[in-house]
Amino acid sequence: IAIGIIRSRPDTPDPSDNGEKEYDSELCHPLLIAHRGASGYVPEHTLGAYALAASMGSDYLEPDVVMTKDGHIIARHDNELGLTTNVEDHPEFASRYRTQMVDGRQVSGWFTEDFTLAEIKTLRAIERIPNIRPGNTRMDGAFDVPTMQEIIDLTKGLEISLKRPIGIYPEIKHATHFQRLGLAMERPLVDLLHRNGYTRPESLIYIQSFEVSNLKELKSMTDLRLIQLFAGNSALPPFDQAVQETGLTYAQMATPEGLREIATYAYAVGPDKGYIIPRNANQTLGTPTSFVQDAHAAGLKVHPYTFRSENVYLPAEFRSADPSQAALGDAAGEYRAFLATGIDGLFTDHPDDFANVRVLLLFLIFSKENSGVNQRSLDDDIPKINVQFNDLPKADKFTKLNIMEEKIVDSNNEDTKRELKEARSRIDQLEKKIAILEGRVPQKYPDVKFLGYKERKRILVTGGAGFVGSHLVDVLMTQGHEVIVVDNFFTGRKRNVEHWFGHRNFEMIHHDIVNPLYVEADEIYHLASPASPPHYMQNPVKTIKTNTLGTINMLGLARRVGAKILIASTSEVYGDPMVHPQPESYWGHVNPIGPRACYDEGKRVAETLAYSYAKQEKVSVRVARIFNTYGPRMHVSDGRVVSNFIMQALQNLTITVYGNGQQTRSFCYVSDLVDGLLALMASSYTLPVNLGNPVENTIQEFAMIIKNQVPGCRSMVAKSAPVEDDPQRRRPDITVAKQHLHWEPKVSLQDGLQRTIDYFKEELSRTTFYNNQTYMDMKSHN
Ligand SMILES: O=C(O)[C@H]1O[C@H](OP(=O)(O)OP(=O)(O)OC[C@H]2O[C@@H](n3ccc(=O)[nH]c3=O)[C@H](O)[C@@H]2O)[C@H](O)[C@@H](O)[C@@H]1O
Repeated sequence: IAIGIIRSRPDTPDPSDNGEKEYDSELCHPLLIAHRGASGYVPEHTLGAYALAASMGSDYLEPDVVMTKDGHIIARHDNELGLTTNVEDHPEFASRYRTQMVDGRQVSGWFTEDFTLAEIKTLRAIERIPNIRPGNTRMDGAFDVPTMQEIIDLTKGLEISLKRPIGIYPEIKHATHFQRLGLAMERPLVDLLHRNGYTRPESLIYIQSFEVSNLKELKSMTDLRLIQLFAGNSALPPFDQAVQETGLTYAQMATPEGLREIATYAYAVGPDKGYIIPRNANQTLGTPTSFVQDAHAAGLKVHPYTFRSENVYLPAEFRSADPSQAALGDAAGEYRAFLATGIDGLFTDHPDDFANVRVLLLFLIFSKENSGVNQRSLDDDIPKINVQFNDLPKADKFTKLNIMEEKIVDSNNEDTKRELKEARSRIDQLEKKIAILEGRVPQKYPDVKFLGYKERKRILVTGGAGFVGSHLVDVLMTQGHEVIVVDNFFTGRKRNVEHWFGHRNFEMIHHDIVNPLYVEADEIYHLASPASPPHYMQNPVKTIKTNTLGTINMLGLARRVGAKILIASTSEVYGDPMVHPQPESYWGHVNPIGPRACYDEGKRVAETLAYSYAKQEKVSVRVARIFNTYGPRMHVSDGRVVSNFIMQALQNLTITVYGNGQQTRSFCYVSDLVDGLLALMASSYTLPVNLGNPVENTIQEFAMIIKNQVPGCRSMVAKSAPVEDDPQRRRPDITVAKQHLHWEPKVSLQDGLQRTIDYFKEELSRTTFYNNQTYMDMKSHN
């Protein structure tokens, strides 16, 4: 194992350079490449993640790069923005949601190529894997999406403040995809790097790609070093090769002959770890292959990806006893196994863990050199040092280092003392950072009852991150059930359920139910659909698809797994009603081609589907016709009357009554509705049931009630244009619910409104960023 020492970068090129020198000689070896930054601790591909990675001792910072519509290079793991930004919270971008093929895969979401840089700069980065890294979600919204230029500027600044060289390791993502769009990234990236002074092979830059043709093309554009990546599935062809139908696969590229061919254009290879040490069927590490030797024989450096310290990613023998996927395991054990294969560097999400292992090895070498022990016994000692390292709780590892350091410093020369002092100060910084980061990890979940496996159900909630869904999820979780939330985040938000992230009974799936879903469940609450008129009217086709195709998918799932399913229908199936109050037996009065039809008729079809599946396929269905509901977690820009009026009243803005204000509604507090849904699912009553509060007010009265309940409110109440097809009267007849479910609402309008007003007050006091957005949204409704 070659371990190098940190040295300063030579100011002038070495005149004895014969063209075959070792690059990266000013860095510590094997190289520590911070995968997407210190992404184990901070949302990936943010300046925060890169800065932390550098201060943890990384040699290279790794941004994945994609293109914006207007040709700017930005850092994102994919061109899809929904997974790692809050784009779903931006209603102004809702219409850009689409489905397309990317590298041969169907992907739904928002794509960088549809956004200008200025638009992307209005988004905030969020954690990509919140269930594994719940602590990172506390930093959701703290950083924006950085450009490649900003990353270069940050790196150059960090080189000065940390007084050591730091490299950048960009990966060109979806090369062919962007080339086809006329947004090829190769030339602009090279130009950008050259402009910033990175021009020579020894510049601390590697350009990576999973594709082949673009690397060959890059070879003729630049002297910068290139690295060929290998996909985890070696049977696959690189995407450009698939398009060109050359038949070349990663497996062929990994043979000695394939590697020799790669050496004609690349300096290094970046294989998935499995090419070097494949895993056995039981997920333990298997026998190392000859990949590293073959690559070295071809003259290539080897930098495998991706090392992560959480149990879920580690080989089985290095997982900790804690059964949670997110628990940190024995990362040092895995590093040791790979270092022993002779790799030249590696990509990690947890740079501190690898830096610590590397520093320990360095100390060991110093101490062995001092006592004149040979290399062989050094190798024998490496397992020992890992045991020492891993037996200690994280904080104590540094105490251990200090003791070792003092021992060695006594017996070493001035240079070594200085280097050790530098290492010590880096470790001190690291300790402080870890303490801060550990403080961010939520320590406690809400109390959850323990249920035996016979009583415990596995319950799927579609739309579970939405306003009503998330309250239902809270109750099901506290009752002790296993809950799977499925949401496409069109109107739902991760924030509504983040307090459950990482809980062993909780699972979150980002999925659009318009596409089939294969999970196991005992019960399904099917709530997924936008419910606010401005939201469902914004994309009527999508609303109809969600309520028809989405409902078919969920009924099909219920049939396949034998689950009971509750369909969330609506008072809107009665349209603008001719019967008042509305009993379930009333067939309704709906305009099939009006602006509300996508929702009203969508829900009517959903009910028809439910009873068709019940009749033909014997699916056990429940149908709740939900009347106007309100409460905390409604989005500030939801657009429905309760959130609009309260937000207006809290900000002393004009309260906008649509039409003459004589139309009526009956408002039900969300906890009452959730009780009704649970009672309906548990009952044997299979026909539709109205769930709502029968206390009815005109909208004009309602405006005054809210104005009077917000202390010091100086808002005016003003009438504006009526809404097309607005139902004029609505009040549920809840005789059926009372008789069959023994349910009726308990929370008075005054109490419910007070809790909701308190919630919106809190929302308004959140960050400036949020307030601005709210303010603008509210204005656009006025
Ligand atoms: O809250 C709900 O649960 C229901 O909301 C909507 O139905 P709607 O009653 O039209 O909801 P709102 O947009 O909240 O409107 C209620 C009344 O207030 C009026 N309004 C709304 C917003 C506003 O700023 N000013 C205003 O006067 C509307 O014109 C309407 O007459 C949905 O269509 C239903 O599916 C859903 O069940």
